[in-house]
Amino acid sequence: MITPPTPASSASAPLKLGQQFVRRLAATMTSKPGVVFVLGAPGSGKGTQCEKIVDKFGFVHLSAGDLLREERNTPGSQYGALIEGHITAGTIVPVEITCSLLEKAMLKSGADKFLIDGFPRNQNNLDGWNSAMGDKVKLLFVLFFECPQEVCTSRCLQRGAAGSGRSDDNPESLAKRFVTYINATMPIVEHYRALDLVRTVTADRPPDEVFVDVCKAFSE
Ligand SMILES: Nc1ncnc2c1ncn2[C@@H]1O[C@H](COP(=O)(O)OP(=O)(O)OP(=O)(O)O)[C@@H](O)[C@H]1O
Ligand SMILES: Nc1ccn([C@H]2C[C@H](O)[C@@H](COP(=O)(O)O)O2)c(=O)n1
Ligand SMILES: [Mg+2]
Repeated sequence: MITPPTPASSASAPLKLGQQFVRRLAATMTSKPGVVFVLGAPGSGKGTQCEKIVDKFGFVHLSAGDLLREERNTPGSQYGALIEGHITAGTIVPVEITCSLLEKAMLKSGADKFLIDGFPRNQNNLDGWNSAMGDKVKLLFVLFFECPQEVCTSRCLQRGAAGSGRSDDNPESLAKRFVTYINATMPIVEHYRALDLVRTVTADRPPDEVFVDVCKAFSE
């Protein structure tokens, strides 16, 4: 939204005001959507916290996993079988598919700030995103949920037992998802840490306590 400048008070104000307005207008017209990547182990609470962030900070939440599951369930999708194969094997779908789903969802929402949950998950995700989207958005920071594997596994198994319907909430898929997380996703977190873009939140606590620190991360 374009915000008009506040009224001027000095004698030379008309010119300054005009310049100020043009600059602000130009900035608004050229400003890029802001993106926060949300990373953490399976079951660390990314989706749970994203819902709270949406309510409090007005971001649009896009979960890469949810978008892939939706695409898999779309009748006639040419990628359905491929996506399901990766989901049950705990491996990562090629970035062209995921990035295109994310970009479509971003455009459809018309919003200007996004939580991108569960992405980028490996080097292929990172490279593909940077080349397709790097110039179109501004990465604000990476929100990283730290949580022990046993806690995460138990949460996902409970989620499965409670009827999540997710084909990967079972011990075999979870073990594979963790291998991928440690070998492929953690290097991406480290990449962003080296750029000083990571804000880490301890997630092995009740959701509302986690959210207190999430709020701090958003006000840094
Ligand atoms: N802080 C918490 N304490 C206890 N249970 C939690 C907490 N946060 C989330 N949960 C529960 O753990 C399960 C996994 O949470 P959630 O779906 O938010 O994690 P996720 O990181 O998005 O997982 P995934 O990567 O598998 O999508 C859910 O059943 C959720 O209700
Ligand atoms: N960037 C991504 C995100 C997700 N997937 C696939 C593989 C994951 O195990 C699965 C579930 O994701 P989650 O809902 O746990 O975030 O979806 C992927 O291939 N690439
Ligand atoms: Mg999730």
